Amino acid sequence: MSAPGAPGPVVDVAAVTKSFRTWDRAGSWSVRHPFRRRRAGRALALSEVDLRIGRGEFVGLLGQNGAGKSTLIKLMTGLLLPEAGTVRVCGLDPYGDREANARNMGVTFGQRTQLWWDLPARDSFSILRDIHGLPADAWRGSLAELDDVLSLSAFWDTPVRFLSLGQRVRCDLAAALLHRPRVLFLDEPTIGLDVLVKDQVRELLSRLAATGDHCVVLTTHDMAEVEALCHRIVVIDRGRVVHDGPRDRLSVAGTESVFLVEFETPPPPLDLLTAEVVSREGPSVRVRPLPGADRARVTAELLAAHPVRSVRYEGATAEDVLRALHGRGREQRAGAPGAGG
Ligand SMILES: Nc1ncnc2c1ncn2[C@@H]1O[C@H](COP(=O)(O)OP(=O)(O)OP(=O)(O)O)[C@@H](O)[C@H]1O
Repeated sequence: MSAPGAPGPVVDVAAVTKSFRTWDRAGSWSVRHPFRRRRAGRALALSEVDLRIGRGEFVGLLGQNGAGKSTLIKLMTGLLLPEAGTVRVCGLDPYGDREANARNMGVTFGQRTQLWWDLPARDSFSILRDIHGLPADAWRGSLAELDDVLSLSAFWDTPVRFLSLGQRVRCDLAAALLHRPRVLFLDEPTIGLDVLVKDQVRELLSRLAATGDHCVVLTTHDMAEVEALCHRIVVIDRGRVVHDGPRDRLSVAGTESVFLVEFETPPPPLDLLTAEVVSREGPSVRVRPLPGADRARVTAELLAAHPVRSVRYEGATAEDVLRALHGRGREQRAGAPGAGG
C-alpha cells in the first residue's frame, strides 16, 4: 500500500467488473400465479473498466442514463465492492479502508446533502472537523478560504432546512472540501442551481483545478460544465469506457471534428475532394474532413471554392459524443437478433 503523497495514480481502477442482481418481471408475484418463482438475473453495470487519474487532473465522467457512472463513483468511494478487478484511491482499498479513504476524499451527490438538516451549516462543519481530526487552525483557515469564494458566512448560522437550494449546495461543497481532500468526487454538483450560483460554483471549481493539488472527478449531464472545467473526458457507454482522452480530442465514430465555415455570401453547392458537407444554412457551412485529408488541404479547398469570411476548426463537443453514442445504441438494438420482430 502506497502512502498518500507517493507517486503514481491517485485513482487506480483496474479491470473492474460489477453487476447487480435483477428479477425477471414476468416471474414477479401476481394474484393469478402466487407461487410462481421469480427468476433472478444479473445486469452488467461495468465491464473490465480501467481508469487511472493522477494528481491535479480534472476529469469529466460522461455517459447516458444507466451507462454506469454512479456505479463507478460508488466503487471509488467505497460504497460498493467490485466483483472482479481492483480499485485503489491514494493507495487504499476504498471498501476495506473506508475510514482512511474518507480522509483523502470529498464527495457531493447532486441534490442529496451530507449536512445535518436541523443544524446550522457551521455546526456541521465543526462536526466534520472532529470526524476528520483537523487541527483547529487548519479548520479555521480552510473555512475562511471557502467563505471567501462561496460567501457562506451570510447564511451559515441558519439551520440547513431553511436554506435555499443554492445556499445548501454551496455549504455541501464546503463540507466536501473542508478537510482539503486529495480527491474530489462531484456527482451533478450544480443540478438545480440558478445561472448565477452555477457560475459561482464553476468559478470555485476552476480555481480548485488551477491549484493542481486536487484530483477531481465530475459527473454531470451539463455539457457546458464539462467543457468549461474538465481537461480530460472519460465516456462510459453500457458499462465500458469508450473514450478516455483530452477534452479537445473527443472522438467516437460519427463525432469527428468539423470545420465551421462562414462564407461572404451563401455558396453554390459544394463538391469538395477533401471534405463532406455536414450542414449548411445561408453562408454558414459545416464540413467534415474525409479520412486522410489534413487541415491545410481542407482549408485550401474551402478558400478556393467561394469567398470566405472565417474558418474555424472544432473538435467534437461532449454533447456530440453522447448523441452519437445514443444513436449507435439505438441502431445496435434495432439490429439485434429478435429486435423489431
Ligand atoms: N442497486 C442496483 N440494483 C440493480 N441494478 C442496478 C443497481 N444500481 C445500478 N444498477 C444498474 O446498473 C446500470 C448502471 O447504473 P448507474 O446508476 O451506474 O448508471 P448512471 O450512468 O449513473 O446513470 P444516471 O445518469 O441515470 O444516473 C443500470 O443498468 C442500472 O439499472
